[in-house]
Amino acid sequence: MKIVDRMNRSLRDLRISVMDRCNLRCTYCMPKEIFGPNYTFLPNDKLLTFEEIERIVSIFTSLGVEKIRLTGGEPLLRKELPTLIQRLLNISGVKDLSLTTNGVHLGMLAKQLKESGLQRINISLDSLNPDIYGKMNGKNFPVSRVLHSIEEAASVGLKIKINMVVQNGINDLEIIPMAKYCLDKGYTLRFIEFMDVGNTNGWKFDQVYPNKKILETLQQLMPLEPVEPDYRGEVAKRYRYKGTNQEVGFISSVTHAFCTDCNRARISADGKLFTCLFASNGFDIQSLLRDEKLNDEDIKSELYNIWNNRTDRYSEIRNEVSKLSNKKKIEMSYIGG
Ligand SMILES: Nc1nc2c(ncn2[C@@H]2O[C@H](COP(=O)(O)OP(=O)(O)OP(=O)(O)O)[C@@H](O)[C@H]2O)c(=O)[nH]1
Ligand SMILES: C[S@@+](CC[C@H](N)C(=O)[O-])C[C@H]1O[C@@H](n2cnc3c(N)ncnc32)[C@H](O)[C@@H]1O
Ligand code: SF4
Ligand code: SF4
Repeated sequence: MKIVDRMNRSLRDLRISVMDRCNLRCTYCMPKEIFGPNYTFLPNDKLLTFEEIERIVSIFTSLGVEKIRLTGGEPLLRKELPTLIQRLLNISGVKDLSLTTNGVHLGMLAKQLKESGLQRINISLDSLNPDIYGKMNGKNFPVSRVLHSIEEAASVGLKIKINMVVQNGINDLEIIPMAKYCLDKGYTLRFIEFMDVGNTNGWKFDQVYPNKKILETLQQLMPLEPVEPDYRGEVAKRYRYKGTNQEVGFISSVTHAFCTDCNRARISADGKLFTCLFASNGFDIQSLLRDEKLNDEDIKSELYNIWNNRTDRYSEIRNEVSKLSNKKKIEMSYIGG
């Protein structure tokens, strides 16, 4: 069954946050001044159980979802994650399952993840330079540990994409070194524009490094040609280095909004459903799951109505809404990006 929202966008992707905690403190996501020792994270009994996640995925696939992404906080902090992956891959209707991670614990988990059936993984890496990495991602772990993890993941056969958030004046000089590194290793690199997600990262437009500029710079390094999207709603605009199979992608949610094709629903670690990354309120699905009077069909019909009434298009109307609204947005670490 396929469903569409009020703007004729079908529901295709489901992003599930399995944990709101993280072992890094990236300044653009969880600034340490806010996410310090006194910050209250979800208690364990509020986290969706594996059974609940499995049930959600199975209901969502009956509404047309094909692609699942596990995220966080840091998803690799969730105990037994490979078991969850194995269970989700057994659900018919799940055509693609991936994971977005900061890579810190990936070195020790890569083999288990691959054995669970995972084929590909997206790793966030903003710089190869230890000082810049420390400045952007905090000093809890050195960048060398993430680089080692990436090697490990590649060696067990996981297909790798690297996500780099670029901030003007902070890591823009890392664009070329990162492009060369990924080209050399055979990883797909995606550039993400710094976004005004959450309430704590002090976002200003002049800190955004426009992807168009990066594309122009890379074209000088090596000619690129556009790649046709695999499906409507792909977030990254993809290019290929001419004469190779090597791709590079651009996620330009600030300078080139892609809401018109947005087919993603998001579930937080405590089971709230959000229909936009910039939403203020979610729908409490966990309560529905924990209500013994409700069966899967009842929950499916709730989800149907939520998606059917959806009108979100924040990135397209950012300038109007961000000035008018004083509502708090959800935090990126809670919803998972
Ligand atoms: N504004 C906005 N940004 C998004 C959306 N979806 C993804 N992004 C951004 O793109 C980043 C990268 O997404 P990933 O977690 O790698 O997932 P993906 O791009 O769907 O991954 P692939 O399936 O590998 O293409 C996210 O962390 C967000 O910063 C969206 O719907 N809206
Ligand atoms: C919230 S993290 C969760 C998964 C995992 N901890 C990680 O970093 O990959 C998911 C993605 O969101 C991106 N992200 C976080 N804050 C962002 C911001 N303000 N602008 C753009 N991307 C952001 C991160 O770079 C990361 O690729
Ligand atoms: S971007 Fe990922 S790694 Fe960085 S603080 Fe946010 S959740 Fe943690
Ligand atoms: S801003 Fe909201 S509606 Fe637009 S693409 Fe992102 S998640 Fe989708």
